[in-house]
Amino acid sequence: MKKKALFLDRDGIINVEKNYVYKIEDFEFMDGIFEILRFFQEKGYLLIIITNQAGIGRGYYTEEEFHILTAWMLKQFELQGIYITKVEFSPYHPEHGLGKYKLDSDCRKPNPGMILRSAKEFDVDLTESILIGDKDSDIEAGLRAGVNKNILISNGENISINERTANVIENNYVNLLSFIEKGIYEY
Ligand SMILES: O=P(O)(O)OC[C@@H](O)[C@H]1O[C@H](OP(=O)(O)O)[C@@H](O)[C@@H](O)[C@@H]1O
Ligand SMILES: [Mg+2]
Ligand SMILES: [Zn+2]
Repeated sequence: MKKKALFLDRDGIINVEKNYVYKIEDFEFMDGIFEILRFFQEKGYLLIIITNQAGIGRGYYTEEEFHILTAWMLKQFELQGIYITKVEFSPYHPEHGLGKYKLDSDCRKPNPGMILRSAKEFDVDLTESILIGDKDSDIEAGLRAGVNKNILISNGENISINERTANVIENNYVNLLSFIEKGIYEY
């Protein structure tokens, strides 16, 4: 039986966005993110992180440094009883990438490659899945991949891409959790 997944952006959703975070000491979990992930995990959603990491391609940090931070992040989640099925990342940038990283990759959001690849690997039903992102490029990737519900955690700007677009939620996870608990998203 196909599974449902919660696709999660990293910078700005899992952790506070501070422009190309790659050091453990700079990684600050967003308020409420553990509760949100536990809620969806208990509802049977696979948790899959999809993150643009052009800081690698730009030469700001290495893939090794990204993997070291990712291993630490996953350990913190495990300590909270949260199991992340996969972390998909795209190190490329079409203009600013250096050497092999200068590439217009289908896996860099807003392209849907990371979503489609992980959905295939884990037999995910995208029509039963959800995406949470902090930029319209995240939402666009979800829409292009056919993710059913794409939620934008915004800092209050009203960004709408089209009628199926994200529900713009104030940049406050408690709101999202309360929306969910009130059944607005009837998950
Ligand atoms: O998990 P995310 O939000 O996909 O990661 C975003 C960061 O990699 C990085 O993204 C953008 O950089 P590029 O335009 O891709 O070079 C910027 O928004 C940076 O501020 C983010 O840290
Ligand atoms: Mg982000
Ligand atoms: Zn993003």
